[in-house]
Amino acid sequence: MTRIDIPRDSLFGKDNLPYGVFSVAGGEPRVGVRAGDHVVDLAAALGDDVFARSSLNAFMARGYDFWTGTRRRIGDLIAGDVPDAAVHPVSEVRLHLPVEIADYVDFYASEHHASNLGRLFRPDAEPLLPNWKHLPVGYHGRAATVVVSGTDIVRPKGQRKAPAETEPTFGECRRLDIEAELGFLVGTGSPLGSAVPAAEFSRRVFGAVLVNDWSARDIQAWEYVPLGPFLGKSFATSISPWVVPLQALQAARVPTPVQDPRPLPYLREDEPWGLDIDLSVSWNGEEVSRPPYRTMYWSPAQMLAHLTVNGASTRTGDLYASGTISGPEKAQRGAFIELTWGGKEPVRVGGEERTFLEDGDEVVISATAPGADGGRIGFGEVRGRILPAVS
Ligand SMILES: O=C(O)/C=C/C(=O)CC(=O)CC(=O)O
Ligand SMILES: [Ca+2]
Ligand SMILES: [Mg+2]
Repeated sequence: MTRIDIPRDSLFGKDNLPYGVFSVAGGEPRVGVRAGDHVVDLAAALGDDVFARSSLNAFMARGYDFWTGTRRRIGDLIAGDVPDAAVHPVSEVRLHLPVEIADYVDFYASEHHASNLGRLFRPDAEPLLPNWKHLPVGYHGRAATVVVSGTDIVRPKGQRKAPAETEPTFGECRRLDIEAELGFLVGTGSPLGSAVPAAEFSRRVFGAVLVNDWSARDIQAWEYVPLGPFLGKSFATSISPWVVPLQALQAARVPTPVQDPRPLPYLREDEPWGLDIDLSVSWNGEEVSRPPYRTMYWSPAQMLAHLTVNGASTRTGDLYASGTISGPEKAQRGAFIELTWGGKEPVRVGGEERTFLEDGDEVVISATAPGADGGRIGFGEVRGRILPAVS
């Protein structure tokens, strides 16, 4: 038997306990929970086959009461001795995509990001479009290209046309960017023809991950009017391997910014789900931005209510992301197109000037939030390196 020793200042203490899918050398992927610097094999420790799977989906589909019970059992388990065979140092496991992603939606919930992109993409128009404060704007993305942290990102190719060019050309993306976001995973779905009230968010959504919504700005700028992002976004979206349970985020709840005009009734919340989460974005090992999630205008409960208000169904494994997280300060911007103002104001990273991503560049997004014990909890990280385009 093993007693798991969790350091007092660990970001993975008993008030966090994120879930993931891991494997050890020669073993099959299975569901684990992170406690300190260890991963506990839940099928081995709790004796339930729902955890002997290569994704969290079956566990998520069991629903809120089962998630709550499991979290309690894990708390009891790690307070005592755990069978040796169920405990692995996190440094010795491989982490996999935690969830089989069903649908993927990307919102646009940061007022600062939406205003900045409006100025950059539509310099002659009002930065915020008239609908923006009435509904959480979003688009449907590509679930099949959601990948786990550590997966290399191949530079996409496509059609691009800079404003000064008269004809489009085909070739590799020249304005490859990141978007630092938070993603929410639907645990229990909802049937076609029904709407999910904002108040049901905490019973339906299983947990949250970090998201990097890689974006090819030149492809996007040329293709996206009038139907929205398409190939400029669909080549890859990276997520962190640890899913932080929504129950671990209770201590991070804060009000959203004041919403004026008052949203329509289906978007109103009695206790808003703003979240006090601090993100950090590193480019080739240097921190270049600290996006504050608490500045997001729309809450994830409002996003879910909006996503289903027309009767669209949801499924276990649906991922919806917040949209790029940008605060009011320059050093809080969650995309490089904003940080470098369209490439006109390069940033210095590792002694070199950067505007957009170059081959070999690596981006790491991490985050922490207040935990229930007065300390902090961690999301881990989402990491990706750019490989050259395929010739
Ligand atoms: O304003 C635009 O034309 C484009 C916006 C984006 O590319 C942002 C997007 O994907 C949604 C988000 O991450 O906030
Ligand atoms: Ca995005
Ligand atoms: Mg993407």
